[in-house]
Amino acid sequence: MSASPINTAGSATAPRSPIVSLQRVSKTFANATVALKDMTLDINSGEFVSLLGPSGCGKSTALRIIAGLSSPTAGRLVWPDARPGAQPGAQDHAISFVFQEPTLMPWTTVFDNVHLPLKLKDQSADASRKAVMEALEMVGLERFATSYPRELSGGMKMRVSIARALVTKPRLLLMDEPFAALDEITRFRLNNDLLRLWQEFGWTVIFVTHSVFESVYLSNRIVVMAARPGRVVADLAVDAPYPRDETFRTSHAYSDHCRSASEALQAAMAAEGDSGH
Ligand SMILES: Nc1ncnc2c1ncn2[C@@H]1O[C@H](COP(=O)(O)OP(=O)(O)OP(=O)(O)O)[C@@H](O)[C@H]1O
Repeated sequence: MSASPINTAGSATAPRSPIVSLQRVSKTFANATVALKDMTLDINSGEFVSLLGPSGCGKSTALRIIAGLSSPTAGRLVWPDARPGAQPGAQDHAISFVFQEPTLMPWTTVFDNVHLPLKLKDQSADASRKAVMEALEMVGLERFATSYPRELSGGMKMRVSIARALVTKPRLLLMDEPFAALDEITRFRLNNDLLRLWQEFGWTVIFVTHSVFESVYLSNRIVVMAARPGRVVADLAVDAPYPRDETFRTSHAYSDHCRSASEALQAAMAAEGDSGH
């Protein structure tokens, strides 16, 4: 499927310039698996981009490379706004990562879990109290600061994980299938909360998902990837305006976008292995 121009009308903040550019990024693991081959992609400031693709197409690998958790074996990442001489990586670019599992510390409170990234920067609980409580308020959990993870539902644990990502006030939020393990009602609620926060705070979000429906609901841009080797095969605009709500979920525009994204995904699966290694 051919790429269509990206129309970001209706996004929380109009994209200005790339926050990060992947330039012919490849990743070959030691066992010779080509997880990514020549991935070229600009992520623009303020966008909500979904990486959509079948299992094994390199979505998590791409996210980990952007996060600085893994290095490309070829190609490069360019951060146009980085301070001259700054080390590329999470610190400089104010990146936060949300994983599929909430990965909370079970032995301590919600407050302490959210405080962790600030504690790692040597900020005491007292000095961080305002920031932690603000992050908990963002996700509607301010009344649960003294609760323990075992007292929370799966959706609430994921909210804590999101609060922990937000407490450092990131510019770029990387989310690797954050809602995949949740039931559909909880997932829809968290989808709405995430969109509300994105509109309010204007971060850039890169969101990995297997779900056509979730990618269309959330994103103003869907990057479709194929596997063996992992690569970008389509770049689709979802030009429906925000705020999006249940009316959008049941609209013709939504089903039209879902059909286009499904077709692109089918084409991606059919193309697997076409371009070899
Ligand atoms: N550390 C590693 N060593 C070797 N191969 C790896 C490693 N990590 C990932 N791979 C392989 O690289 C390819 C891409 O993996 P990746 O996890 O990025 O895909 P994905 O699209 O995120 O998949 P999923 O949707 O199943 O999470 C897969 O074939 C995977 O098995």
